[in-house]
Amino acid sequence: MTGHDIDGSPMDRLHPSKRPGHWFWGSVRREWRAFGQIALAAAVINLFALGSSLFIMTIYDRVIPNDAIESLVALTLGMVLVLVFDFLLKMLRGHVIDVAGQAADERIGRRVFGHVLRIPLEHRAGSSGAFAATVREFESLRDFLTSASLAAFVDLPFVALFLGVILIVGGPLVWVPALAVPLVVAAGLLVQPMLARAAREGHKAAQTKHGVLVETVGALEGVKGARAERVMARRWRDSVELQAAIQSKSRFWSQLAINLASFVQQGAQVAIVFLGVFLVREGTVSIGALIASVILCGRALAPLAQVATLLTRLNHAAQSYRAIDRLMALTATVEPGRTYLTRPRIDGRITFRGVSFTYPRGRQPALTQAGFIVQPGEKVAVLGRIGSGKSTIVRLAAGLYGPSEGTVLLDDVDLRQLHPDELSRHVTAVLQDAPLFSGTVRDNILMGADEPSDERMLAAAGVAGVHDFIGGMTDGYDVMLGERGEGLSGGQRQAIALARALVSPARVLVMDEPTASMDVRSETLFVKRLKPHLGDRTLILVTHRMSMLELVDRVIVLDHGRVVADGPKAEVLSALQGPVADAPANRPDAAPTPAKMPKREATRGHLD
Ligand SMILES: Nc1ncnc2c1ncn2[C@@H]1O[C@H](COP(=O)(O)OP(=O)(O)OP(=O)(O)O)[C@@H](O)[C@H]1O
Repeated sequence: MTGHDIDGSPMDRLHPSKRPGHWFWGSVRREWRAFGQIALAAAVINLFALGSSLFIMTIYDRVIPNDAIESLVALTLGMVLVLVFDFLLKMLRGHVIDVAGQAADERIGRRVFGHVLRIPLEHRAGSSGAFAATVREFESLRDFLTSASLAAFVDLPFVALFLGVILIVGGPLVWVPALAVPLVVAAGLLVQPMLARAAREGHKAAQTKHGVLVETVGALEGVKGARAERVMARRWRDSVELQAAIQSKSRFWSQLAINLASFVQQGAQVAIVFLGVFLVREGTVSIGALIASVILCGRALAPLAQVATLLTRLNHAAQSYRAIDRLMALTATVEPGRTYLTRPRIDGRITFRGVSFTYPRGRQPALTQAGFIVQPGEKVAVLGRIGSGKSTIVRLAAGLYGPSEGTVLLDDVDLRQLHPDELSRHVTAVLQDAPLFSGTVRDNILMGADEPSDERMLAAAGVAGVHDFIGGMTDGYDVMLGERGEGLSGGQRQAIALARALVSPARVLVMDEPTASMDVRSETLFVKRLKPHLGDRTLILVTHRMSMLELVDRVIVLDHGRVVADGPKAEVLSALQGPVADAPANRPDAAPTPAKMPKREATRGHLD
């Protein structure tokens, strides 16, 4: 089956995806023609620069002494031609750099973003803001690749050419730039360790700052509600101050190198004039040769003076490169070159076999040796106190995380052997706080649908109760929502998230407290409508609501990540009746949860 990968490129889901090459060097290599053209242009521009200094030398040495006006006109015309070519070439070079930059930008950006979407959740470390800041680093890499200062690298080999020409026309004058070159290079290199450290620290500080910004802006209402403005403002101020201090340190060292280079460059020109006067008096060099040498000395040292700036930017770019490379090195959920199993049809059996799971930053296991089989078409509720591991069951059954120990199977296939796209066609999950996205209600409902149609949307919206509040609106399903579904109530948002899941014809439906934000009436209606819609699909339902148990025939109870009861609904519920007091506070409709359940009450379909 052929589809489109998440980065938009066509791919074959079921056959090994081809290895796309290195995310950065692969893209740079693809632009080798452009980089070759840029280098060629730089070479010719340097040769033109040589021409202008030789022109001046000829004027002083040949034209003025001989009053050769015709030669002057001819030489000037030639020079004008050179200048026009120089101008055109520089414009062309700028254009090529721009086009190559855009292409690399587009390719690298797409690769990085596509990879971010494929990173297993357990590998995502740090705050969302810091993570986003790392992803954005590719922009500074692009800026470096396409910066004019990169052209200064190409100019470096021409330093030798300019020195050679000074040697030919100015003889001993070449000593001045020959001594100045190592001085300028040394100034640039000496500050590098300090600049590298500043780049490292600056990168970390920028991540922290971005983290605070994203966390605050993402939950502005919550920040205000919790009166956390002062705390967030202090965190922001601290991170801004830290970054500013690091930037100022970095600026100091790079300015030092730049000013030193400029000092040596100007000193060299003064020295060459000073020395030149004696050589002219001796008759060793002509005035024209002296002037040409002064110009060439400036030209030879100019790219070197840029080395300090260039190395500073190189440090930042290297830092960005390393950060993204670390990100790209994280194993993606879809591994290139791997063959996935294909199951066009499934029965819908979910098996947890000795599953233990600890979150990457979890202090203790969220699940310990959890085992059960949910048969095709079976409807099962998962109950338990808060933090007992119910949502973790949902996340593992949907393949969002892989178990630390044991296996989760769909029919008889380990979920990890199925391509994530294939898995999501068979298993649909409604997560707790399932988010909506900016766009229309229609976009949100049909977001993941393989074959989107109004008919399917309306059917799902009817069951989820979306139609009850959207059907009467003028814009209806085209009403625009803000980020995270802004513009709707919590219950309405939840209904849309439910409709999104119900659009899918997946055989297995896993739901995590799907009615938590609904009122009793909406919930009752939902249960009534969902029951016939489910048909022979498998259902795993996490709930705290008693009325939702209407949908299921079997109940699994979790406590501290362990399955402590598993059996027919009536049996398990009656066993739980004693400790109802432990159910979430003040909820008359709350489903019972265990206070103490020392042993498994029933063992239907359980695996240990
Ligand atoms: N992203 C996470 N990182 C680290 N630990 C987590 C994470 N999510 C959950 N946990 C921990 O895993 C355990 C099980 O959490 P889980 O969300 O599965 O509980 P739950 O039974 O669904 O709770 P609730 O009824 O409150 O939704 C808890 O101890 C929780 O602290």
